[in-house]
Amino acid sequence: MFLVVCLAAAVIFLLYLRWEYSTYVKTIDLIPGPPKVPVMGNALLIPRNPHGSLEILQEKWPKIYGRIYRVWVAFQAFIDISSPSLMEEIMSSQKFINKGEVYDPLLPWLGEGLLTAKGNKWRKRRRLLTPAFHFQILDNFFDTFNKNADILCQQLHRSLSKEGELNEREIEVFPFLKRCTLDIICEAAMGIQVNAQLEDSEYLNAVQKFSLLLFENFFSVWRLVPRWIFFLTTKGKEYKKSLKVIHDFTSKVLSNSNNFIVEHFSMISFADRRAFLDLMLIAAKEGADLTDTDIRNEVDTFMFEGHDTTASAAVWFLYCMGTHPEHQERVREELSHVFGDSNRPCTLEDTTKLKYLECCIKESLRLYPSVPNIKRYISEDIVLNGYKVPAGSTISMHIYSLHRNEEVFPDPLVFKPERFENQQLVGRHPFSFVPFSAGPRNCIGQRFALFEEKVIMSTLLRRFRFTYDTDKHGPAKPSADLVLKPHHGMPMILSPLVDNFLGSE
Ligand code: HEM
Repeated sequence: MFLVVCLAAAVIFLLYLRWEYSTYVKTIDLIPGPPKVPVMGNALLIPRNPHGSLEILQEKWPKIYGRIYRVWVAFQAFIDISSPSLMEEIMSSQKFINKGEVYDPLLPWLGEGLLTAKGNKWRKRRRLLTPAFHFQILDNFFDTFNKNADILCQQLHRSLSKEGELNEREIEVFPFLKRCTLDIICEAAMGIQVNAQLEDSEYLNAVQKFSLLLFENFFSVWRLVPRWIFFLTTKGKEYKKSLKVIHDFTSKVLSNSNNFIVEHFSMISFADRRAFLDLMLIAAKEGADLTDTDIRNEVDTFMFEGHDTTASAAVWFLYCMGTHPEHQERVREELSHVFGDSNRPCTLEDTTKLKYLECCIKESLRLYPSVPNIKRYISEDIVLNGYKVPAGSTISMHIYSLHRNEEVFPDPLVFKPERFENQQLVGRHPFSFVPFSAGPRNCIGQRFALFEEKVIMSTLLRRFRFTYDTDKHGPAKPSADLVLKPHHGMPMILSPLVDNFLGSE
């Protein structure tokens, strides 16, 4: 027995040496990067918490090793990049559109929806869904944006009122924003009201827990251990429980939508608004190659991508406003110019006039991009900055680090919305600001998200002043699991500016 164990150990060791001295590993190790240890590579240097890992991967290491460096997470090689020209090379490529096995941990949740789909499956699905996000169609979603922004104001107002009196008060705003953006995506994209703002939503807590577990697993030893062993642990059980809550919620959304589409199918004309789920269900009925599982995967994908990212953008925008009262007042002046002192809904036409608000939204997305990192699988050898990147490796694009690159944005840590005024854009590399990614695999919901942010923020800032107490809480720390979140929440002091919170006039 002892001999068998020794023999097995010797074989494993020889295989390991063969791998370690392979051309693949040697080629990657020509790229600068932190010193590695056998088997775990650099994984042990990366903190398990999503704030610490962001600091090391996107702040510290780019400073030490440059805008292209390599990281080994066990046997997996990542080439981390954060300069505009390197981003352009990968993002605009038609060849490197797949995300590879690093996105596999998302599969039990999102299946092969648009975010994770590969090759031709992705191309076909993207073609099918693109019309749902057409500029003219987005106009129809403004009612939903406004209605939910009003409910958000009413909910915040309720939290400020005590015994009939309205007072300024510190509130943890992030959960309010998440509930609002979840209601918006479910209603606008799926045609379903889930009333997350009015009733407690287990789904949101489950998404939060699940995202964190995915992140923790990514850099941990669990990558090397069979999944069934992980499922025996407490964390593994939490993983399964959260996933069930998420999928049960999707099932509820889907069963409501199916009833809707069965009842109303004959009434939907081509001139009508097409929520994205309508498009899929109709395409399925008309014989497109779409199974029930495909539809479920897209619902999961859009529910996640459509609420967590926009809530993150909203919370960081409010943080920037709350720490820069002078910019907040300038936005309010612009709002007063467009709306007077009315609480009326914000229209598509209004959004085109809210130029300073847009600059502030973009500047907050620069400093706090909702999706701080994305990845692409390298299917054939390429050369980046003179380094050969062999097929089989993964490019890790650090959007957060790119946006804080002082060669592109002088005083990168300072909130300066003027950076996005037209005259300042001249000469700036088009891939230096990419919160929605860019190229063929960019964010399909980009315009939807920007309109949504403008409506929510123009409604909130007309009714409340937001202040973040830095002396009390210190600067908010960003933390990156799947999206960029405030590490310790976002407590903000809200001061009511109007008496009428009952809705738009
Ligand atoms: C501020 C809000 C948002 C930001 C910053 C954002 C950012 C991004 C980024 C960076 C990607 C590329 C991901 C990757 O390559 O791995 C992406 C993809 C995607 N986003 Fe967004 N997103 C936002 C809002 C939305 C909304 C509202 C929706 C849905 C209505 C949405 C749906 C999607 C989908 C389906 C993909 C996958 C697209 C594909 O692979 O073809 N996103 N988003």
